[in-house]
Amino acid sequence: MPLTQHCTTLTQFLIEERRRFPDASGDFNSLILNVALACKSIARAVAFGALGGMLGNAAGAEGADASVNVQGETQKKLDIMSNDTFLHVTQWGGQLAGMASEELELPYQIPSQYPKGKYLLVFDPLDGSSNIDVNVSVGSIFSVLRAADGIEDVKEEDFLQPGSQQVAAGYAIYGPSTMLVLTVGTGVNGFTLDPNLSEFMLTHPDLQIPPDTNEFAINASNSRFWEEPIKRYVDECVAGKSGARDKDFNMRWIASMVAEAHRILMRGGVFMYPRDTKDPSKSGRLRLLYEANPIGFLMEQAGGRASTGRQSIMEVQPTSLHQRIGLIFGSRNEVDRIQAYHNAPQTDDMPSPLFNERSLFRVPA
Ligand SMILES: O=P(O)(O)OC[C@H]1O[C@](O)(COP(=O)(O)O)[C@@H](O)[C@@H]1O
Ligand SMILES: [Mg+2]
Ligand SMILES: [Mg+2]
Repeated sequence: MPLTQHCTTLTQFLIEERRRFPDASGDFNSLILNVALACKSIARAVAFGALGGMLGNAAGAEGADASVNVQGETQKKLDIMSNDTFLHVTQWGGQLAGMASEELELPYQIPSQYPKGKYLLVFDPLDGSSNIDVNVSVGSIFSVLRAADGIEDVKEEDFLQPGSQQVAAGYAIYGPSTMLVLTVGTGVNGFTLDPNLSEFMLTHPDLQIPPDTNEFAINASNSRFWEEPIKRYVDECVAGKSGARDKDFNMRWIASMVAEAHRILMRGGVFMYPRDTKDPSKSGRLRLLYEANPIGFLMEQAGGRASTGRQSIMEVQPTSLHQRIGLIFGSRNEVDRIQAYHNAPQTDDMPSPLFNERSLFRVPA
């Protein structure tokens, strides 16, 4: 797109937003531009695919086949490279008091040669990374929090703020095109990377999620572990026109949450990775601070909703850095319905057509 036509770059967008706050220092804008630079760099590495020599698992310590992170998950080479990119591109600028990442067990301290700032950056450097080797869209998710005044070394407690206190949140998606989707608390705006200029251009201003949908996304292989309200909701979607909902639904599952969130921001839908009984030691699959909260903030700012099933994600008081949580988000009326099912009185004999003899997910005798 020639720049003779009217177009807004991410830099221009941030500067115009900042004019609303005449006393602002500019630190926030510098931070977001550094995050955007990190995302551009990761986008290039992802785009080179096998040619870049970055596919596959990261080598483990001596004797181990693959490197494993604090969550016990195998790290891809690109997980580690993306994490290092976020750290190195953002740590020097004097805007941050510290960082936390999916790939780091402990909070990251800003090296002593750099000035410290008033924000905390929390991120999932590469979401959906199990999909990298099969060339499916992946992305980076980030959340910006305020640091308490005068922090020296950051501690876990500094990051344990409810999602409602986020200053900004967003993600970059590395798909057929690279996009950065951002909220600073005044709606949601989408920017597409112009590969010629290497600039993010505002292409999707003021994104709004339709309140109703006929698309749902869930990993149905976990259906035997679901709680009753989720079984009921999915049963009703699968029953379609012949059931209580009186309309047909379509199901999607990319297994890359950032890609599902993007689809929902573009055209509506509902995503569920609910708490289930698969592993009683885990209270969900996805992580609160760097997956659920930033996506929740984006959803709510676009007129959608994000819930644990029982309460709004943004209200949850975090208890640990890598805390997992049940996550349901998307079109407002569907999320409200799922939350109402959770909060309705439960009975043991609730019908569950999903597990009936003639059901789609029939359990063999
Ligand atoms: O393996 P499953 O059950 O399909 O889970 C997929 C989910 O795991 C994730 O890949 C977790 O994120 P990471 O890749 O950052 O660990 C989500 O993006 C996705 O929704
Ligand atoms: Mg993730
Ligand atoms: Mg990740």
